[in-house]
Amino acid sequence: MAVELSLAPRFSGLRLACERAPSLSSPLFFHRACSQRRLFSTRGAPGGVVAMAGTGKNGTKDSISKLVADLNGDKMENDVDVVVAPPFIYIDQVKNSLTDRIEISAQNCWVGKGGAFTGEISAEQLIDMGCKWVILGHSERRHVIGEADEFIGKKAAYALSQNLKVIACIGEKLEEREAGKTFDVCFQQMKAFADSITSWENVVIAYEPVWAIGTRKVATPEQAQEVHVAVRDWFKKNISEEVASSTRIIYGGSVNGGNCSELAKQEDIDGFLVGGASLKGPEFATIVNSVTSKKVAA
Ligand SMILES: O=C(CO)COP(=O)(O)O
Repeated sequence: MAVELSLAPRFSGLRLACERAPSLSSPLFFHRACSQRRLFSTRGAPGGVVAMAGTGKNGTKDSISKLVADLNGDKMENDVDVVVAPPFIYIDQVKNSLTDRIEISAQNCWVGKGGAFTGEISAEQLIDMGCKWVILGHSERRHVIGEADEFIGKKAAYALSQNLKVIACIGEKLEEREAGKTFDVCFQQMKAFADSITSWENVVIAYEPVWAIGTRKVATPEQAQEVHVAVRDWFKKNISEEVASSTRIIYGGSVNGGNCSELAKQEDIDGFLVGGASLKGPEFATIVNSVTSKKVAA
């Protein structure tokens, strides 16, 4: 399952592909040793992270079995963290069949301790099911479901308090980019996370311009790098130099096997959150390994 979690519900499947399926989204981070800064930095765990989310309405037990079988057979370089994010209802199936080399994420969770919140899934329950990660603030949660910045920040803080690692999503809509508000929007979303989060050690930032998600309109490497640098500068000014250099910032939005290498060459792109391409069999592994290849070549 590589999960492409497409974050949202779109498909159900895990892994890569779906037309961005629903949900597995993938972050892929790599730590690229290609630059000295990365080589010597302590950025995150070893390597990049690729996460996929997939799921929702498109997935079935059968399609997920196939994705998991593919993922189990894929050859992925060891220095890349790979995470798949199936829909809640398939987490147990994935956990019981997926190789331990790939970790499991949920696509969302409740904002606080479990209780009488019908239909919600708590961080404690995710831990109980073997999840190590949760994706929070995906654009579909923000703009389709209507979750507010502050609410998402509180979710992140609570998930971290329960020892879940958080893939914290930010990103501007097309009209916001066209109005020259990209940085304002991203910084406001960052501030909302910072207002609740006290330790960034287990946080990965996923920059996903809304206009690039599931549209096949990928941001250019320069557009993505520009925002990643700005977010790192924001960390320097508002949190610390150490958090700025150690936090992995991954890119999401129409990443595929053909564009991942150029994106990965950018200094501040530490991995990817992959939707549709994570459901296309070997393409997900190609995305993971293209990063590593680049690193080795460098
Ligand atoms: O956010 C994403 C998945 O949830 C990205 O999806 P795509 O890679 O299909 O654009």
